[in-house]
Amino acid sequence: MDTPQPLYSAESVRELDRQAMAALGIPSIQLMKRAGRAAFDRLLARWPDIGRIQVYCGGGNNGGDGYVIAALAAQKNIPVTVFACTNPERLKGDARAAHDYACREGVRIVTALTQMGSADGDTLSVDALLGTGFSGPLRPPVAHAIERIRKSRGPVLAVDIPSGLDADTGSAGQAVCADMTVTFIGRKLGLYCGRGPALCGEVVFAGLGVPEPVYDAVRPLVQRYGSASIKRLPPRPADSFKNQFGHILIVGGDSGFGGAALMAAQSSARAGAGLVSLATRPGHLGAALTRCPEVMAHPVVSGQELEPLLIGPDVIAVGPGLGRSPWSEQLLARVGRTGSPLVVDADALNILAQGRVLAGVKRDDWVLTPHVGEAARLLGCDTVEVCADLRASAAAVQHKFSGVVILKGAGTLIAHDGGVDLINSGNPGMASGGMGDLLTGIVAALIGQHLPLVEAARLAVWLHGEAGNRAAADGQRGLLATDLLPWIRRLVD
Ligand SMILES: NC(=O)C1=CN([C@@H]2O[C@H](COP(=O)(O)OP(=O)(O)OC[C@H]3O[C@@H](n4cnc5c(N)ncnc54)[C@H](O)[C@@H]3O)[C@@H](O)[C@H]2O)[C@H](O)CC1
Ligand SMILES: [K+]
Repeated sequence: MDTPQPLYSAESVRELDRQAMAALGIPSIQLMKRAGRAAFDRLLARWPDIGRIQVYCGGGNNGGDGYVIAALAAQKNIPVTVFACTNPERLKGDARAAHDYACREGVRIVTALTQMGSADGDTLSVDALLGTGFSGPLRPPVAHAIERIRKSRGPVLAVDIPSGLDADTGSAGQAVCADMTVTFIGRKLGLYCGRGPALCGEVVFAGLGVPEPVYDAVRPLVQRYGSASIKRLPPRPADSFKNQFGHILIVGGDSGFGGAALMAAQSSARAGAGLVSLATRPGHLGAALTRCPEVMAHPVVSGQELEPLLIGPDVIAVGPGLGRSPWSEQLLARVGRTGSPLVVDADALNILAQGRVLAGVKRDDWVLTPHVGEAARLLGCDTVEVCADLRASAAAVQHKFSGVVILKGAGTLIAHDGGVDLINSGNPGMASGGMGDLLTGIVAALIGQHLPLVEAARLAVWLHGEAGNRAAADGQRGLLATDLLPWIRRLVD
């Protein structure tokens, strides 16, 4: 993925479908047959010895893809049964044509789930219930079919998108959980954010031969970045000296949370910062010096004591373990008055959300790094609303506070003046305390090494997730934030 991948809304993909058919000069049934063929070929490649296939077909063109898959399986003499959610007599257009094609190939089609037989380990379930036409609460019998697929003991292939997953937002209630999703023509944003990564399994893209110029005509929602498309730091010249690589100040670590600020400082150092200072509660100094003598730790009891420390640094990261005490608010208020680029995280975001400190401030030179809960507080809504449309929520925070916003999650969104980017990185083992502190330190260090804020955010998110993946090579559970530090150093070059 050496260039960013465009991610689309369902409506945009339908527009791509329309433009593709015009460009290719083919009828839609041909595009549907290409889709069915693409999915079937990936099915055979992944499960070459599958014993039986059960296809669950909805009443639209997603179901039509399913009928094509069933016909192709029958041609290969693979035992296949189709559950038709909609009475085939009521099918229209391409879906009806695909159904008739399956009938001609001798496919057994039933209209009651009880006729499907058991779904044991060597039975592949194909989810062709709902695609980009899904909307509103799930209605029976589709809901019942989804439940049955979820209970099957064999592998699951989702056609275009797992049924029940919202293509535009990645939100989902009850939904199919697939081992593989074969998606057509345009990658949908919902596959890569919110519940998408957990529900899709391996996402395989099939372009169906759509000519490249077709994609120029439709605007994507988001650009998805991978390691090859993210700008890296330049090599260091032989005559380098530390001041060239940024002096980072980490402000945080209220009583009981000293480790958070120290981990942010350590990750800044490991991400290549030239100098790292730490302003924290006096009680944390001994541990900081013992743990990381390279970090210049300073005791601060009040905003006044912090003031002189704000002069030298090139970048200030405020928030790790900051807490929400008067001490915390004093420090944030002082940091907010400096002219240095800022990284604002954790409780600094929560204080910002309360509106007493830095009320109404918008800055182009800060990076906010909320998780879903902090984003909800910043927007004055609840997390359900944020998760209902993560992209829109990230953009809303950026619109309210300006700068760059990193909305952390399984698919992390980066909102900036130029739009919204998405990076899939990391693993469930990273759902543990301190991981966010590391990211804050990395972002600060990369800004300190002269990357523009958006590029620093992209590289930091990727680096953080990849370090987590490497550190989790021998298991995800029990992964500790500090396990990532050596990997941050190895990967930052
Ligand atoms: N040329 C093309 O457009 C191609 C499309 N492909 C496939 O087609 C689907 C999109 O098909 P569409 O008919 O627009 O919608 P769906 O089949 O996804 O769904 C409509 C179907 O589902 C029912 N439905 C909708 N919401 C619900 C709900 N909440 N509960 C129950 N049932 C619901 C609705 O009543 C209809 O019956 C796309 O995803 C591709 O798979 C080809 O792959 C490429 C060419
Ligand atoms: K589907």
